[in-house]
Amino acid sequence: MRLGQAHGVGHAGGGVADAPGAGPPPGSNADARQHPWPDSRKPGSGQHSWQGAAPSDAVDTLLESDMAHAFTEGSNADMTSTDTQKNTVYYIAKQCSQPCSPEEFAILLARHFVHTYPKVSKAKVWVEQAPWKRATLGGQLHKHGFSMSGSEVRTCAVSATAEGRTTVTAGAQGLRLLKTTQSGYEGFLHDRFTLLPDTRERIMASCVTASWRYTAPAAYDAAFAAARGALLEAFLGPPACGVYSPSVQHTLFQMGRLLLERVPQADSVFLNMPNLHFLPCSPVTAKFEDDVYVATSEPHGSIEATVTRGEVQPHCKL
Ligand SMILES: O=c1[nH]c(=O)c2[nH]c(=O)[nH]c2[nH]1
Repeated sequence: MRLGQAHGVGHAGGGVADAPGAGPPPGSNADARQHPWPDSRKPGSGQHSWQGAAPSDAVDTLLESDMAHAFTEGSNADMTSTDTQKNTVYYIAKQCSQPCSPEEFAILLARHFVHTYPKVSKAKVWVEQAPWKRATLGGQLHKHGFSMSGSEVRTCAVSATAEGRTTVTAGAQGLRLLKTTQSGYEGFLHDRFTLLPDTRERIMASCVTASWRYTAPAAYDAAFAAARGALLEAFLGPPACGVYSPSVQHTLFQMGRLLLERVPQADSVFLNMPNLHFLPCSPVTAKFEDDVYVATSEPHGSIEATVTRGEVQPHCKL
């Protein structure tokens, strides 16, 4: 049952040394997707660099609980209110003496809810980290100044159950990628509804939404960097020569495959890739020579798929 959703902002750092629920969950070895919390991976152990970290995150929480009576009887007994949920986000943030990844923050928060409230059987937490970067002035990193450009958001979704099962997915939204050549689309079915000509030369552009599931705890910041790097590398190809893409579909598969190769703790990668169009443009007195394109907001297709390791079940949104 979906009880409610609270929004909170800002874990200005992260890393909780002694937050309630920070200890290892009971029975945490029973399933490969559970996340035991070995002592060496406790946040606050000083292994995270604060450089480049984000000064504000958006947090959503959702509790599944034994609260049917609230809906059917109008009784709010034992209900963890959304106000409490919101304040708990701030409380956990306040505990953070050291920076930590969004995933670690979300794990602490989700486990806090299921450990604290007996009626709550599952807690889900989503974190969106805006692309704040520490400002550089005169080649020097600013001590406490940040700037933000672009719209790419780092995301994570964590669910924790009262039985001690934790699921972690991470991802990115609004990852804008474009290459000016080495892309084509040909050999597809043509019938009377088809206007698109075959081409071996076009711009390929997308605004990628990606999410991948972890099967084991990871160094989440490093894993995120590796995952993001893999997505870029497979989309763009080597810097000097690129790689030819016969379709968004094929590129998507290469991106998912490389991510699984580079992030051994991930077993399932969901990718949504709108095929953003740039149309060839012939100026009045000159012919088109793969040079001038017009960015359009025309309707476009969106390709999506989940690439998994072996026969594992693809993940879906938590
Ligand atoms: O790479 C592409 N995949 C498609 O499915 C598609 N459909 C379309 O009109 N253009 C493209 N391009």
